[in-house]
Amino acid sequence: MLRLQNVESGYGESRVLRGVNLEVLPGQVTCLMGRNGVGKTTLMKTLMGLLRTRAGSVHWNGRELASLEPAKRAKAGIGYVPQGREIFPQLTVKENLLLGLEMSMSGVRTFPEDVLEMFPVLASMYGRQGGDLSGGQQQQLAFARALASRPGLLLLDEPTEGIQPSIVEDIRRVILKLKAQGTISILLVEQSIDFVRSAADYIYVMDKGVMTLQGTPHDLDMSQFEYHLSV
Ligand SMILES: Nc1ncnc2c1ncn2[C@@H]1O[C@H](COP(=O)(O)OP(=O)(O)OP(=O)(O)O)[C@@H](O)[C@H]1O
Repeated sequence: MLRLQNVESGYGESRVLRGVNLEVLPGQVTCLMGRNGVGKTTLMKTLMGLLRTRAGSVHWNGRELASLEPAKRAKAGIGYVPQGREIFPQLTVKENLLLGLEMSMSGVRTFPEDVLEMFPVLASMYGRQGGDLSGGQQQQLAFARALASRPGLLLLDEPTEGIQPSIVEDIRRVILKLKAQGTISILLVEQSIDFVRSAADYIYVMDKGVMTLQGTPHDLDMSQFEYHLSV
């Protein structure tokens, strides 16, 4: 399980996260929502160690991660799909996927079939350059690459942003499949209330660097969301 307690982080002089508390339970999909600029990506980067944890603790399966560098967090089983995909456009789909295995704890060096089966479009474009794929296909590539390392915790930063509806549906299906398998915990930043309601076990809403609302989809009603997410 992941547990953040009173986490603070930011850029230079500016403090963005102001005492964040959050838990991600094993096998669950936990969604993080909030208006633009409230600190969701900052939280993901802090979790991954790309930004320093200035105060507080980040516990993952009983281990304190707050001072670990990003590569060690990946080895500890944390996978990250950043906003904007960040695949390698000059490398083929296959090469991009194999890079995910570099992070693998298992020592496996052939790409796992079950991950490829979740993204049939990638199997059909195996030899193509990453840069030739559509935005939605690149998103699936980044997702598959992260899954290849067999993470225990997957951080997904707005995987459906700017993606065509059919691929949003594909991504939703993969998340629901992973949830049904129950072997991975997911922290998902997502703006669509419908998407979150269909996928989340637990929801946090953030504002100005702190959590302002939290609960199961069952606990929270639409008017609360609208109040906290409206501009
Ligand atoms: N590299 C940076 N240097 C300085 N300030 C930054 C940097 N990146 C983000 N910020 C600031 O930190 C705050 C939080 O940004 P962050 O990207 O975490 O928000 P977000 O909730 O993910 O927003 P969005 O939904 O637009 O992605 C914002 O005020 C933003 O301007």
